[in-house]
Amino acid sequence: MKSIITTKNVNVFYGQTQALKNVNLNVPENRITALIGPSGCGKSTFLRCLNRMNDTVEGCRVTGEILLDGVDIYDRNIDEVLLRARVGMVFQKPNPFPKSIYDNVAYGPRIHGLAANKDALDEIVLTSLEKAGLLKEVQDRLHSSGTGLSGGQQQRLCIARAMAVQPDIILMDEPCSALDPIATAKVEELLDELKQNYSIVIVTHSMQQAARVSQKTAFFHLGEIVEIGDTESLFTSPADERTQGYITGRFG
Ligand SMILES: Nc1ncnc2c1ncn2[C@@H]1O[C@H](COP(=O)(O)OP(=O)(O)OP(=O)(O)O)[C@@H](O)[C@H]1O
Repeated sequence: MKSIITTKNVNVFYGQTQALKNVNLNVPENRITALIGPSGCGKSTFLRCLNRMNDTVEGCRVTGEILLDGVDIYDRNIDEVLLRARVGMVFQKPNPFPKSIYDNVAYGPRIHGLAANKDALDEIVLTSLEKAGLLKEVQDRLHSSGTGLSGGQQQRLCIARAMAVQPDIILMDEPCSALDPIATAKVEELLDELKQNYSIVIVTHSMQQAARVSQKTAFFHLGEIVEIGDTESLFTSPADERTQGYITGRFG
């Protein structure tokens, strides 16, 4: 299976404190990779390495190599804005801009000049909302504020916004933790469809969610990857006793 991202010996430091140690992970293309592990083990830190969001965190230093389609994303010739369009991100708390539903989705295509005219922009906005499973619910109020939607709708709006700039990869940091079970189920259904066209990396505290949605799982503990495997075997027959302890709820 082709890897879209390969990380080699990634270390991350916040000042003097090391948050990640020698993380090696291949992210498979058109699959969902789940990152699990106890609070503070470095999952979000690792996710933020993959689109250089850690560059915006003061005192944070990343070493090692992160290759996107074979190209080192920390190379100084890399344009971070383009990188973040290619590697999109959806956060824990839905964070639509205080703008209309339409403008939320049109924002990225506008700044990246992806649409030649208004019709082309309309097409991108409608297709992205459709792919995010939100179009039917919002098509008669595209010009109302995105912040007026329910939490689950807002999160799907954020997914539509990420997709509008045609990313290859979408990073999701606990995208359902602020959602109720019905909205969560909708996002999970959506993830299953999205993996046909996107490679997704998701941080989740819910082992059930990791088991339901992902094909590959990495278990982090104290800044290291303890175990990586296909999701089913990691959950049914973990090789490391720390993984076993975590998935059976003995710690975490
Ligand atoms: N901006 C920061 N400055 C200093 N230390 C940080 C910063 N962000 C994270 N850390 C530290 O790095 C370590 C890893 O944190 P991180 O948020 O990546 O863990 P996590 O596994 O995502 O946790 P959680 O599941 O609770 O979100 C923790 O010890 C945390 O305190």
